[in-house]
Amino acid sequence: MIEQIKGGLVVSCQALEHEPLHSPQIMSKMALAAWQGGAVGIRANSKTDIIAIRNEVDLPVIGIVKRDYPDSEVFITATKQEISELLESGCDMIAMDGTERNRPNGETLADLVAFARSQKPEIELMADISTVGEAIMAQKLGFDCISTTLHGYTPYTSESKLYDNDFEFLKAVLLATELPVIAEGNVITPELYARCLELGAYAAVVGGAITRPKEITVRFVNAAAGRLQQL
Ligand SMILES: CC(=O)N[C@H](C=O)[C@@H](O)[C@H](O)[C@H](O)COP(=O)(O)O
Repeated sequence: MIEQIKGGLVVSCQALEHEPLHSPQIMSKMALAAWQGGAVGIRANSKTDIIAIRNEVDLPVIGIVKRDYPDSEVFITATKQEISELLESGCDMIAMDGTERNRPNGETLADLVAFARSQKPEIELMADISTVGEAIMAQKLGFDCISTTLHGYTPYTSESKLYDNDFEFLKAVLLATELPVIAEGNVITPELYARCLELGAYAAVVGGAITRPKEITVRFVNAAAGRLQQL
């Protein structure tokens, strides 16, 4: 899969239960629109959505399962249970939280990598990281690629956005690892997307700016109210 997405746009088609578009059918149509528009891959949440999307489009799918646990902040493919669901979904790559935070049930990131590989050796694995140190750790653990998904979303990076200072963080991750680095998180304009690729990102994942119309609406409303800085 990783070669199929090189230099291209991966569209994240996700709507959680509290979001207006929550529905496998709607997500599959979002994926169809993305495919028709030239996307080279889809990122999706949950076995049900992934199955619906795979029935609709002939594109590689990066799968995640978002689930909250009481004993951990980690919510993207947090345990072996979510990995098992993704293996059943038929996705081509599994993305999981690659941060240094403790996981539910005392499982470690190394345990999850070993489990996924033992179940399906050919499955590709993406580490969703938030710091350069986590990118280096992911490389040591044998991940196939790194995504900047969680930069700005861990307590220790919450002051930052991916696009800050002309993608300073992305540049640092690119320097620190030999793995393909996917730019993801707040890539909200075509210009920002093009800049990620220009800087050397292997591919970029765009979600809300394409598939979350509520977020897009808020941006327009804020712009009219002179609050353009609230991206
Ligand atoms: C932090 C987190 O939970 N990120 C999630 C990861 O799958 C998704 O909610 C994002 O939509 C995705 O990363 C794409 O990012 P953006 O929607 O900003 O283009």
